Amino acid sequence: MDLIARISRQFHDSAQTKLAAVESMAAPLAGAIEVMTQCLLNNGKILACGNGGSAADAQHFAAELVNRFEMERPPLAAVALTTDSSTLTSIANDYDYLQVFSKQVRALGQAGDVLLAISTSGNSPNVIDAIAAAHERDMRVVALTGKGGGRMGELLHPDDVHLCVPADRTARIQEVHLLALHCLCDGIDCLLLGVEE
Ligand SMILES: O=C(CO)[C@@H](O)[C@H](O)[C@H](O)[C@H](O)COP(=O)(O)O
Ligand SMILES: [Zn+2]
Repeated sequence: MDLIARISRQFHDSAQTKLAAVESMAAPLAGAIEVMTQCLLNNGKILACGNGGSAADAQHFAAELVNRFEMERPPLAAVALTTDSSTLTSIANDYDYLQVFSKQVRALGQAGDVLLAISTSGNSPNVIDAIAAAHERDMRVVALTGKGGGRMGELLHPDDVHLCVPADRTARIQEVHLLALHCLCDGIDCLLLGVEE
């Protein structure tokens, strides 16, 4: 096994997947930045959810809004729905894992808030259930997906934003998701601080 060749292939695949995604993702990313910034300026908040690596992404994004990204600015309202083990385990234990995010959306979400729903397949049932709960609460959804968008792509409303990575391999999709999340952080900071370039 030539590990160096294998690693080199992964780096090249990752870079190519990112470059290939610019064309289809730049415009919806700009739309998502507008939606999220407007939500925050109207005193709304962003709730983020996902499973596995996407749970880590939800937390990563919320931390960058609440604390900071690259520029100095006031803290912004974002909550990852993946972090409270008591809430997660009690919902999964008493009801169903399906509801671990949707119950939190119903508890915390208000009209004008945004749900950031992350799933590489677009098919995670608990993320889909969270989208339904967000729509009930008159929240807009920003969906980060891949593999064609799955069920999530079909369930979005016209004023939601679909950020679908044009790739089929979970790891590569996650790598583009992280880049997309950093684009969201950067864009929100630029709009809030009036940065021109
Ligand atoms: O990070 C990885 C794979 O790279 C895994 O933990 C992965 O996130 C989990 O299998 C998730 O449950 C996959 O869910 P999803 O992306 O299809 O919604
Ligand atoms: Zn992973």
